Amino acid sequence: MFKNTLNLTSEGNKNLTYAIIICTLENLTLFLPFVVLLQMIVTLIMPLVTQTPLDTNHLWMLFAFGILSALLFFIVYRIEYRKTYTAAYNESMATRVEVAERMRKLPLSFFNQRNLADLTTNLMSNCFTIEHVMSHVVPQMIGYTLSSTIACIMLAVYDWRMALAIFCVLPLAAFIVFVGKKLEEGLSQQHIKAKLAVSDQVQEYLEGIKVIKAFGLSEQKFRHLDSSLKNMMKAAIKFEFLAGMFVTGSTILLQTGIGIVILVGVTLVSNGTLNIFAFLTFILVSTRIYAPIIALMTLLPEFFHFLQSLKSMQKLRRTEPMNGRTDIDLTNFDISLNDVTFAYNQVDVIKHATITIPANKVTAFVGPSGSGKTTLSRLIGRFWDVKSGSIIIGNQTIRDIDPDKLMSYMSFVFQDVILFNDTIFNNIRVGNENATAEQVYDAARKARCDEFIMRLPQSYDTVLSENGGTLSGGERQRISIARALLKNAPIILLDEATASLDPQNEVLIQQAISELIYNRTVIVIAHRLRTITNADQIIVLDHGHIIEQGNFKSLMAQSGLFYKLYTIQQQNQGWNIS
Ligand SMILES: Nc1ncnc2c1ncn2[C@@H]1O[C@H](COP(=O)(O)OP(=O)(O)OP(=O)(O)O)[C@@H](O)[C@H]1O
Repeated sequence: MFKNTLNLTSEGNKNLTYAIIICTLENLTLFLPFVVLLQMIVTLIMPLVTQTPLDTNHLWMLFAFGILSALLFFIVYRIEYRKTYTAAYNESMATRVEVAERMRKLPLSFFNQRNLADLTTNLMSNCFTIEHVMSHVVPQMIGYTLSSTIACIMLAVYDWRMALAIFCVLPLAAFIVFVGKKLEEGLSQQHIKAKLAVSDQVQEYLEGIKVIKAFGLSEQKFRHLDSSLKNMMKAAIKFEFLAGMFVTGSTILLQTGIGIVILVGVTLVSNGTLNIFAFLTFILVSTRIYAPIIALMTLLPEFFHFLQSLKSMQKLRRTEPMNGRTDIDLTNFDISLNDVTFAYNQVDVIKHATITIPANKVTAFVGPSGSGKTTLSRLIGRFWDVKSGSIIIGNQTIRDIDPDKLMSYMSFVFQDVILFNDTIFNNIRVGNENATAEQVYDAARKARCDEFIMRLPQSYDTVLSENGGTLSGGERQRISIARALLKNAPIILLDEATASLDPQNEVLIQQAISELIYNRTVIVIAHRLRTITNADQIIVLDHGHIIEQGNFKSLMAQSGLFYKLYTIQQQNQGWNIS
């Protein structure tokens, strides 16, 4: 029933339905003590009116029934508690896993359009809202509605005039809440946006803390954060105030219902069409019957807010993941790009690129900063799909291959090496989760990591701080090469470090790379052109166009852009501050 509306799993839908039934039962059992109390009053008063002896047996039976109903309430309450919480936590866990899994399959273009704070909010905060609403709001809301409706029908059967007196204020109270909903929607959106802005600022502040300190921006950045926090506070207060106003208004209105019941009751008793016990019953019931309705009204704004969070989750769910076949096995690793054009946010950055990258050879991408080298290499890894043209490996267009499957044929050695808060051993094993310890040590030795790892306090068992903050740039890159060695993929994409490394580190990295690229299809994004003089093929890019290609000798002979870039780098080599 709720599967599509609330975007639930089948299990979540089943659990929620069960939780609602139990919640309704729990609310109905709450009426039992009133029935018992009323019966007791009647049993005690009747002998005085009719001058008959007190029926003590009946009184004891009612007493026992009272205890039984309290016990029943306790049991139902416990089941409801367990069911709703199990349903909520299981569901939010399933949602988190589903969202994370979906994000993994999304094209990187999606992450270009959405910032990290937005995604974190979806994964954590919105899932938390779902968890909370599923456990504290939805079952109770529906349970209250059902139990109140059942009570209303029973009362109407008993005496429709008195039932009408109890419920006549209800439509007006509901109207007030629904008018509030319209106004709250806008404020709820504002509140969500303000929360996102704060997450964004906090993230930026923490990630950029080094730069912020280095450039003395602490005060300025803190002011931004402070103002986002104030905005969030204002948005929250506005939303709560408005929601509170409407809920309080409708609650006050509902409470006037008791007055109407007394007024109508007194009139009916005095004209002899209602007996005094029925009148007493309605007064007692009316003190109880408004409680779930008021609780329902109080929960409604939270539910409306939840619907906004749900919308944001649905946006994420509607984004098409990257698909492809998993049964394609590549055996030939010649790569060809045929008239490839690619755009970030509608701006073409690769324009009609046609090249062949032969298997087991080294191909270098060179060109000025921003010419499209990184983008072109990542298109080969299907980080994004091309706008037009095609990329073919062997004889398969990569658009047909499942991204994970495609990735299993490739190793990327990026400049920005991501290290996890785990041991060095496990950080290297990221390359191949099934590698044996010996294979990990061997890859580390070949990648020239062994020597610096042995100097660490617990060698391979040393736990790296968040993102390996204590390791140098050269050491990080060598770990990344060790990962790639362990993965043993036939295609290697290598993004050469732009930052200058000290000569010793540079030699070590060159040695490690030589181990890695032997007998592979290699694409290297080269920044220091002297490192690729031996490449089998050099592709020169400029503003997204491929403008030259050949080997080092032929390109130098052309005296074009490559010649110019190489000469400038040679001239500027060895600069120092004296
Ligand atoms: N995620 C992105 N969203 C939008 N534009 C991007 C994105 N990444 C890169 N660009 C733009 O695409 C163009 C090509 O960038 P790319 O990083 O591929 O160049 P590059 O040659 O590798 O540069 P560099 O040598 O400085 O690393 C640039 O104009 C860049 O600003």
